[in-house]
Amino acid sequence: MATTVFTSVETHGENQNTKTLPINLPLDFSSIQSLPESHAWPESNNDDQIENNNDGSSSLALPIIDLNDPNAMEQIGHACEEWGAFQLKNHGIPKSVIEELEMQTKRLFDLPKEQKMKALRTPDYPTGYGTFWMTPLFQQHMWQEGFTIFGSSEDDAKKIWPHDYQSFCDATKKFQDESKVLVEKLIHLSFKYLGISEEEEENWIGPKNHAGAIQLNSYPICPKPENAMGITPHTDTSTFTLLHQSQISGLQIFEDGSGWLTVPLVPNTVVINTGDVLHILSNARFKSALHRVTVNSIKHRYSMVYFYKPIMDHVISPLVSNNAHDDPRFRALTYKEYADIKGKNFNKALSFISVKQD
Ligand SMILES: O=C(O)CCC(=O)C(=O)O
Ligand SMILES: [Fe+2]
Repeated sequence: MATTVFTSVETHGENQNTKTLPINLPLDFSSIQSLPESHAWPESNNDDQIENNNDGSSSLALPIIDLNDPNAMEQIGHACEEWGAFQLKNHGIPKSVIEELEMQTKRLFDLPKEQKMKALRTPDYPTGYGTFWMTPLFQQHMWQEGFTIFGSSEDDAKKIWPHDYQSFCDATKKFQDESKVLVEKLIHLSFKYLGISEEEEENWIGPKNHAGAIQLNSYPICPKPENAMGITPHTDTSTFTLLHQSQISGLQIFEDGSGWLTVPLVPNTVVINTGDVLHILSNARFKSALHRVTVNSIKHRYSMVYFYKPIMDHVISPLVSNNAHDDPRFRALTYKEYADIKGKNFNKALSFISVKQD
């Protein structure tokens, strides 16, 4: 279903007619000098921010967990319960793999718009270049452009670089392979923490049960960041999400009762967050982290994200009950059904599948 948003846009671009900006089409950010109306959000991004101390530290901070720590399992479990997120060091993904993907991500987004458009995502063709998947649910556009990969990136990369696509494909494949190994370790530790048997764990890992996707994001320098939105608040639909942010921070996680916490750039760590699937499997014991992205007027920001999620016909339902009186809080459904509910109802999706507690 191709939707077109008609907005009156103030632009200083020479060739850009953003009056009819299709919903899947990012702006040509290189030609924009002021924030177009189509990208101006009424609410300020400065609401409920957790302020840093004078030395830049914050009284609240996302846990930094060392995967080699003998207590890593408990720390991961606690972080998933309290935040639905943590930063992980000694994660095992070689630095060179992250650096190579970072280089290829910049190479991609720094191309002229016409070239990126050759791999434009459409409703019938869900991989390649385009806006954030939830853009159709909002009046305004986000200050973001993305590139989505399911499995191999070869078909899309060939459209952009007919003769020079291999290095991009190698970088996305290596990141995908390494991320998968790490996330499967995290599933093992978090299932053990939740008391889920190894037999059951077998149903949630491996190529027969799980699929991976990569999302590359670019947030160009913004002329009026306080009125723009990198990515609007959301939870991920995944089991676990792994993220590397490059150049400058911008990811924020919501802590109930406190507000939005900026996730700092900590060298040699990756950000891990739990998604809706693990929230459901854990019977709401693990949070699905509500997060958003702010933009800035100083540096172009990039992020590289890996989503680990069940295959479409996998049935998801709570695997644990937190105590003898705690009935399942969600009904059983296939991952495809849930993804469809999420696509239509966005942040209310979990409440659509909630089972009323007495
Ligand atoms: O860019 C980021 O830091 C977050 C991106 C994100 O939330 C997503 O791709 O789902
Ligand atoms: Fe996300």
